[in-house]
Amino acid sequence: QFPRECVTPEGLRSGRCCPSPSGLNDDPCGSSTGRGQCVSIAVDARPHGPQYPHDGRDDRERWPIRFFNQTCQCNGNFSGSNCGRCRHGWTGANCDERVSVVRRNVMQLSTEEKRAFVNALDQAKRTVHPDLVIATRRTPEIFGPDGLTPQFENISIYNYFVWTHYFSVSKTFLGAGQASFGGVDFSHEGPGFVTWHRFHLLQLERDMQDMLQDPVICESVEDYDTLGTICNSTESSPIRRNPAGNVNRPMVQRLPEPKDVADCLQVNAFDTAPYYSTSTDSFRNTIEGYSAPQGNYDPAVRSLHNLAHLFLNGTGGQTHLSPNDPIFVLLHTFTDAIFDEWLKRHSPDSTLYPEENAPIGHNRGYNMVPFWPPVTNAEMFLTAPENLGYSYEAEWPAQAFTLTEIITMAIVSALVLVAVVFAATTCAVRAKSYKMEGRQPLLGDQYQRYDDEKGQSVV
Ligand SMILES: O=C1C=c2cc(C(=O)O)[nH]c2=CC1=O
Repeated sequence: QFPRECVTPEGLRSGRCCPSPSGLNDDPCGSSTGRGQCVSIAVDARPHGPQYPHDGRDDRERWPIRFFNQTCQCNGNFSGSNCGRCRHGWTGANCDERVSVVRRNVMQLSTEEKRAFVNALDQAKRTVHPDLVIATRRTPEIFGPDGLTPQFENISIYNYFVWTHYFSVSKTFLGAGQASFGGVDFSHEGPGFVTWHRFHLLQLERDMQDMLQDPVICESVEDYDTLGTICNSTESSPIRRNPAGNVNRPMVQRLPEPKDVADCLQVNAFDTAPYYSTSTDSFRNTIEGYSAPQGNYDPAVRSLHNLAHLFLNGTGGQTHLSPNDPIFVLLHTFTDAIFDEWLKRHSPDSTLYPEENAPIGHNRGYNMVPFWPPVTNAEMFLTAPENLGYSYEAEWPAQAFTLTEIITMAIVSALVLVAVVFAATTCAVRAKSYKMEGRQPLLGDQYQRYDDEKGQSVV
């Protein structure tokens, strides 16, 4: 979550995290070459929804200023914690060349390509993240028992992917001996579900990829919740899967179907108040899977993304653990592809993403927890090919018409039919009256149309 060079006692005490690009000394944010500058972090102060009543008690509030209040602000297409890299979709020494990647359809990969994909994930599982480290204590204990030793750890690239998900969903610790508060989730049950998971994948994609049949991290959730500790990078048991095997919930013994995807793409509103897992007629709550695929909220329903998680019935079905199962990458890549198709079809203005009163972490201008450097939900609410440099190799069901469109078309067709019948009747009556008056109509039956002569069809 934070660059290794920032988590020194001095860095933490100053609240400043403005490293120099690699290879440069004492050049915070590459300012000498115009890449960026060190600035104070302005966090969005708009109110969050009522689901979280414990303001002041959680390090994730007003992210990331409990840890750092100064960061690099990069110019133009420069990006990264030290402005040493390019924004997504740009490359080159000056970050002024467009780059576009195609996320392949896994069903169309050759055997060698699938093997390469798994190997890349496996490598990510074993490779220490080159830049970022994770906090293993909350801020009151961040300097360790001796008050001098910052409590951060190295972590592998894939385990970082797991850990960020765990950190975003973990409960709020309210004190020893007190029940932790579970009604908080910085990455689910709100509009940020799609934007957060989009960035989560982008980060992994950038950092590299994952594991298979490897040990699980963040498993001791009861300990973290009761002791106020945080999952570290220690691995424990192997991943578990028992697809369709949840005998207690027959409803989750199946996977979502193509029609469910087609239906959810037709839900017009991005999100609806209260911007939560109870929202109805909300595309976000539908793709997340708390509503039926047509958009109507029903507490008994699990569909689309949630249904796929629950179908896995093991590691991949438990929110604090699920990215340990590498199928998470495929599930969420597909979810992101649906989100991107929805963005393409509905062309929403950024203002359709709620600015306030969404659950904590989910407002448009909030920084997504626990990413660094700070990145807002709004920055991910854009079509991927044009703004983020990737597109999907995907085929989508044809756009079916909505009920309103069908009714409109029926009314227009009926009006056209009435007009045609009326015009034909008027002509026939006039022709008859001409004949009766001994005159011939200008274009009577004896005249062939030009098209007819050429043997073409006549309308
Ligand atoms: O890992 C996850 C597991 C989930 C289970 C549900 C549910 O609807 O009960 N939702 C989930 C989201 C996850 O990300």
